[in-house]
Amino acid sequence: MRAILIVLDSFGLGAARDADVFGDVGADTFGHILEAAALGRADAAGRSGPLNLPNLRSLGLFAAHDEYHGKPGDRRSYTGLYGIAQERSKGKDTPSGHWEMAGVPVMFDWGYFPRTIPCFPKDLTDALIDRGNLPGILGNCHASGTEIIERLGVEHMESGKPILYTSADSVLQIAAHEETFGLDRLYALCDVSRGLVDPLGIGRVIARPFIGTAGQFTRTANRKDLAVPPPEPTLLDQLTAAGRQVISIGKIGDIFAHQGTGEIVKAAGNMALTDATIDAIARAEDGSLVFTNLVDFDQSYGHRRDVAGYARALEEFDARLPDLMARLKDGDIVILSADHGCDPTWEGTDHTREVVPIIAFGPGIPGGPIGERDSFADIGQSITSHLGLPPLAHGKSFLG
Ligand SMILES: O=P(O)(O)O[C@H]1O[C@H](CO)[C@@H](O)[C@H]1O
Ligand SMILES: [Mn+2]
Ligand SMILES: [Mn+2]
Repeated sequence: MRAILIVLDSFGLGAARDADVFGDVGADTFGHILEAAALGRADAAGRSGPLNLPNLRSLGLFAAHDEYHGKPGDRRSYTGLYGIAQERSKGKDTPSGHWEMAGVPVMFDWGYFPRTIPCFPKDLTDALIDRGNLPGILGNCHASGTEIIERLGVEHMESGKPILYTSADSVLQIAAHEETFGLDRLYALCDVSRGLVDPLGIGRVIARPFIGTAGQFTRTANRKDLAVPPPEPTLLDQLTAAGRQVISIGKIGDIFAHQGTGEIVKAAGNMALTDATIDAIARAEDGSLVFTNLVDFDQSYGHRRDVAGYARALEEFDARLPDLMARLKDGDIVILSADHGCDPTWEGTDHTREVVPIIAFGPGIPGGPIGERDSFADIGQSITSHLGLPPLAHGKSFLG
């Protein structure tokens, strides 16, 4: 009996009930991709036409979306448990979403940088320039990470000044060229920054290394997130304390500040991360958790507002589900969910406040609706109940 939790990063199923607070009323990551694809507006190399997700459809993904939007489901029965969850945490960021599903909703306010230029306090940038021995900094504004390296990459290479930027999330991001600035130097600078932004309540410092030359800069897989630790023990801490095996795949280790994250497996790209997940299922011990984050949905398609790329990534993931299912043993449960939305048709490049899918399946788990859940914490609570652990402080299990 094992639990496998896979986060399709940013795969929201529609505006949350409190989306007005975020200016996100009407956002719908899945719905807008579906619509665009049906209209032939999500064609790209490797895909065309309506979204083809046969496995996710059978599990109940489309029904979960339909029911939240007041439409009848498309079939009479589904092979998975399916529903949606609202977020209790105040932010629509990655750590909030993941910590909440691991039983710790984030009820405090993160620090954010204002939408001004400069966006960072002078004390902070002065300290960083001094401690990092830098000739200065570039950026100092809200930006999309790919656009800002396009705009400032050459100046960065010539001047040696790193590019600092932020977003609607509680983040300080630092982009620098792996070869001219150096990866280790970028990581060291992020370590210094982590200490400097702690008093400001900033959730993450993110290293954003890139390579290439003018007009051809690309970010590498050496991204590194330095997150503050969760404010209370999570599902992962509980599993670790109980001597259970935890296998964390992709960004999970970083997102939980390596608290209770067990064995860390890194891989670049959704397909390599899915391979790593399937391998982990093959070897995971009884009573363990395999916890995967598929970051491309968010990083490569959601933030980039690339509808066709997002559609293709969903189809690629769907096609791997039979492989994954073939590795399951009696008593296993797989839960597919997301941490927030990032509607690729929405204005700007930030996340969108959305409900997330909860799709659960496994040999011996009967399909059916689990309705609208009022916290992502129901995921963590269902896992404790499934694995026979004491309940977490938050969440209600959706398992009978
Ligand atoms: O535009 P890029 O650099 O991808 O940044 C995005 O990634 C950050 C972390 O997930 C978010 O805060 C968002 O701004
Ligand atoms: Mn995310
Ligand atoms: Mn993101």
